Amino acid sequence: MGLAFVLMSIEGATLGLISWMLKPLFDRVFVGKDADAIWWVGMAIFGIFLLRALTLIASRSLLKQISLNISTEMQRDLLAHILTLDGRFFNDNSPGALIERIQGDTIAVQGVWSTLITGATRDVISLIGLFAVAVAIDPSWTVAALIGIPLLIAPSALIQRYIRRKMRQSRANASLRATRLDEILHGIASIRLNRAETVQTGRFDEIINRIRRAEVKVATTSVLMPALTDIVTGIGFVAVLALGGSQVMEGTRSIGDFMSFFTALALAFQPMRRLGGTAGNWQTAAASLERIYQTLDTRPTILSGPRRNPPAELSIELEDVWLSYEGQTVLHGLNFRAEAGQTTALVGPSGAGKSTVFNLLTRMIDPDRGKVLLGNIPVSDYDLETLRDQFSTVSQESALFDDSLRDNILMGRPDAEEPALRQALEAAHVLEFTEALSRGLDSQAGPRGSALSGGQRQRVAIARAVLRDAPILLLDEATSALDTGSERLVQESLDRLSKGRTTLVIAHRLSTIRNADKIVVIDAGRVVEQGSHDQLMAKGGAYASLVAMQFGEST
Ligand SMILES: Nc1ncnc2c1ncn2[C@@H]1O[C@H](COP(=O)(O)OP(=O)(O)OP(=O)(O)O)[C@@H](O)[C@H]1O
Repeated sequence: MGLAFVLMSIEGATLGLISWMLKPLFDRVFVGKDADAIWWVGMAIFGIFLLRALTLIASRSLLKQISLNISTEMQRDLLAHILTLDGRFFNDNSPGALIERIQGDTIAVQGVWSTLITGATRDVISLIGLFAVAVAIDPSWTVAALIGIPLLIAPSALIQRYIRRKMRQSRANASLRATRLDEILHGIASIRLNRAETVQTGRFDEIINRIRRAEVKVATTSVLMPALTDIVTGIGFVAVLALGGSQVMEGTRSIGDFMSFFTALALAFQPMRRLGGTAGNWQTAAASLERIYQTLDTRPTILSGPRRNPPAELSIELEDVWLSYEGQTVLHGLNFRAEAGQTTALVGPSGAGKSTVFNLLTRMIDPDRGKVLLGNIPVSDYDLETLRDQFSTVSQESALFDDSLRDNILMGRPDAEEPALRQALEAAHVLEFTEALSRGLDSQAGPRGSALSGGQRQRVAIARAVLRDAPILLLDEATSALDTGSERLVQESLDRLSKGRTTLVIAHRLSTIRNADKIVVIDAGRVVEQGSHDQLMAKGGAYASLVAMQFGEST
């Protein structure tokens, strides 16, 4: 930046030098008829242009690099920061809006940044140089030239405020546009099957039209500043002509003085005009910068605790845990204990709060009230990485990435050796379908795992969890997408894996959990009963009726 600044200062100063050279050109060559002066004045002017060209090349390439480095770093820092934020942040900020922030806003800043720095710095230096030349020739002419400047102040403030407001609207709508696109493009099949194409394009159209209207207003308003600069410059020209013209005619000032001054004024015209436009550009960048800083200023509330060594016995316990989402209470004083090394099943109707328990354990979210204990120690006491290292999780959404199947599985433990990988593949019965693929385990999973069937995705996710080999196993409907035959095989592997590990299982198909050491029945955020399968069946309560219902279904 320092070097670029020096180079641009030199480039900017050359304009002043050129106008300065017009004085000897007129007074010595044209009026004084000094033939030798043609050469040295000519060579000096050429030298100044050459210097301008060289500094232009060096400073522009340097500044482009700087602005690209800045936007690259901003993008990386934003993503890294967003990855530290809480589950609740992602409730308020959709993936589309965050994509727009990381891409659109940083690129808006970068685009303006380069014009701002390259343009504004050079133009300010040019103006200082030209102003110095003008003052050196005649301070009173300079005052006359600047007579219209106060007219710019009030409109400039109003225009900038207006542009900032419109750009804020436009950027907010750009986020909505990205969100909408994200939803539409991920839901193409649903849109087609429900014949919702027209509705969806209509909703999209409404947003892009709002953006178009805001940006047209910004563009129209942005040119007001250069236009006002034109008027002010015109006033200056007339004032100088009136004052200086008469002095030259009286013979108190030379033609060279006047030409030099007038050239300085003419050369100042373009930089002033551009600087007028820069104010609007700055507001455009500021609207995006505001959003970027708002994100960077959002602090995670789920913070690491000090503890890095978990105890050997990892029991799980929830004590009077309350949790609400946007004022809606989801857990109403949940209480249960899952003994270390045993399998505990959570059952209950949809929306009862079972998956929420997993999110509390792994601290994707913190409770409003109550204690979540791991090995009798509050989860908030653990270092976050240590805590999350204790879990192998298969969740309802098996997030796969557009990498090879191998990389997707190794994500659980990147340093795993081949035998461990093979064991995981066998346990999850992944080889059954990868063997049929031409590139086997090196086949791509497709964006969000779209190249695989639901059941195949689930098996990859199970292999990932098995390979991770963490002390606690969290299985949320882990085998729900598998056919009955595969489910039985994978279930056997999972049963083997859970031996001696603290395991929490969520399953709607009750046959898969009947051997659990303990079954906890949750309904509407409360534990309604708990015990072994036999105990609960004997009790004839909620669990028994759930079983009866499923049994009825299956017969
Ligand atoms: N991110 C969220 N924002 C708002 N509400 C949420 C969010 N996540 C879950 N909920 C609400 O919390 C309640 C419990 O959800 P949870 O996913 O824990 O249910 P579940 O018992 O696992 O259901 P299922 O068996 O259908 O998976 C639901 O009523 C749901 O609407």
